[in-house]
Amino acid sequence: MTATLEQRLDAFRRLDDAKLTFARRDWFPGTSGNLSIKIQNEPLQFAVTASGKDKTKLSPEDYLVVDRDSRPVDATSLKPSAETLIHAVVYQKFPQAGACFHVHTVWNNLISELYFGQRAFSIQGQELIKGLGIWEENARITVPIVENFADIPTLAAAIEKVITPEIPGVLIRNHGIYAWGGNDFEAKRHLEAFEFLFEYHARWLQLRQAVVSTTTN
Ligand SMILES: CSCCC(=O)C(=O)COP(=O)(O)O
Ligand SMILES: [Zn+2]
Repeated sequence: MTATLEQRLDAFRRLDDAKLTFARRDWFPGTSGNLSIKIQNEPLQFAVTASGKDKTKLSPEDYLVVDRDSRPVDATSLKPSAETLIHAVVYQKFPQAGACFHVHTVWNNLISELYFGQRAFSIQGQELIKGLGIWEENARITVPIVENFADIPTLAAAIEKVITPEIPGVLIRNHGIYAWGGNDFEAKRHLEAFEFLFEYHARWLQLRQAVVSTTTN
């Protein structure tokens, strides 16, 4: 069975909302980033941003529907995001995932580089961890970080290996983050929580260094 027109239009409308919200935060510099919303599991079909578009704008040619192999379901001149395979990996590994969002920000790039040596970024005791759906006392989270392989099948395979149901996101070194959730509302909440935690941590390191410098000089 293939997605109905109504399902497609609903997914496209939701993608418009997410895209404009993230664009207002400058989360799509230089046409970077890609977004998807799942339409159905069996067979897998999801709406995804077309490749290379200016994601701060809306146009009638922003999205297309693809299958599990990242192939367009309909005849179209649009090219799916170059990173569509990563969305497909997320949906295939986690059939409960309903949306997957990817953005490049300075904060997620800094954290991905700073902690690449450990292949993970950990943080504990931050209220925004609850934004990831983790409510335990003094929770600690660990976000995996993978190398930024230029070959997308290699990158997707590396991501497939490290992602877990506990943490709805993965960092790619000096590239960006993929975050997902049961639907677009949840994926957005997760992405925002991750970005807050990355920015908080990077700023905290800077501030601590500044305080140490002034008290030792
Ligand atoms: C100009 S950013 C390089 C490609 C990238 O990382 C990205 O997120 C956007 O690629 P797409 O094909 O989805 O436009
Ligand atoms: Zn990217």
